Amino acid sequence: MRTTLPDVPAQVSRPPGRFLRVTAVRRVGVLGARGKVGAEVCRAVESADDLELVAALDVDDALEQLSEAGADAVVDFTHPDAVMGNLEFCVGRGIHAVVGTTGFDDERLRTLEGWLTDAPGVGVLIAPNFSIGAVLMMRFAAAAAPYYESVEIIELHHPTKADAPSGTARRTAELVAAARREAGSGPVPDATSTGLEGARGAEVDGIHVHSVRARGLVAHQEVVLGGVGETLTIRHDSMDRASFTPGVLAGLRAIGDRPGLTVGLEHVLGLD
Ligand SMILES: NC(=O)C1=CN([C@@H]2O[C@H](COP(=O)(O)OP(=O)(O)OC[C@H]3O[C@@H](n4cnc5c(N)ncnc54)[C@H](OP(=O)(O)O)[C@@H]3O)[C@@H](O)[C@H]2O)C=CC1
Ligand SMILES: O=C(O)C1=N[C@H](C(=O)O)C[C@H](O)C1
Repeated sequence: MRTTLPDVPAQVSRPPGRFLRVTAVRRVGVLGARGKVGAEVCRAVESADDLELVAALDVDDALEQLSEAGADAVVDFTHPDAVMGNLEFCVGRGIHAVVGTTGFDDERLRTLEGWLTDAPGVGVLIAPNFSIGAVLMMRFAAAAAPYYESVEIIELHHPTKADAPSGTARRTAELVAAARREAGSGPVPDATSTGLEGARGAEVDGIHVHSVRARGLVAHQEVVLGGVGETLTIRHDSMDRASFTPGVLAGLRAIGDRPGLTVGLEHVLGLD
């Protein structure tokens, strides 16, 4: 399948050497290859004319297979408990990484930046959501945030999801909170003084986030903004995990030219 997202030309061949810059990613390894998203990514890489799937690894497979297969880059859709070990291995061996796995906080990002400092030329892209609609939803929410007194986030996912709230909801809350701070907005109004624990959801940067888990759902999010006499709801739905693959392929095509750490697909799509 060809992506409609911007392609980065693949034109420079790989020089020898551990940390010499690879400007064109061709040989791709997938971690979490038997998972729901990983399997979809394997299919997308195999269908792309300019990419080659050289390793499809899952839990208990040796990461050394990535080096043996000569992977230029990996795609990681595994588990928050596994992703840091995977990245330490890849960065240490000069393998770029495009990461969808969630669970990144400031401490993890700082650790990763430390590893990347010792591996100049290696690029890691972490995106809480690889679907174009979700990236736009986050951007629209941040743009709307200064105009509304209230804002809350409701994320809805399949019941096999390990983390709550979702990485996308966390990131949206951070972006919305930053936009409100910049605009000089005060805290969101909330008179709740009594209630059951959890009834008002989790708080991320002062923004309430509610997590729904139900069979039949894939990945969905609403940002509800409220002002005097009106509300604005921005909603995104991923009905199929194929929605993530064009963004992953765009990340693979860009990562060779983005040494260091990039957080967010918007930077690859030129939406920053
Ligand atoms: N950024 C984005 O756009 C998106 C991000 N995600 C995130 O991606 C991650 C995976 O999601 P999803 O595909 O739904 O989850 P799945 O559980 O379906 O897939 C994860 C796969 O990774 C395997 N795995 C676990 N540990 C390792 C390891 N150390 N090395 C290799 N493989 C491993 C699992 O094996 P086993 O089942 O045996 O443990 C499983 O096959 C989650 O963090 C999710 O939030 C999901 C969708 C989109
Ligand atoms: O686990 C999932 O399914 C998803 N995880 C990501 C997240 O936590 O935001 C992206 C998307 O919501 C699907």
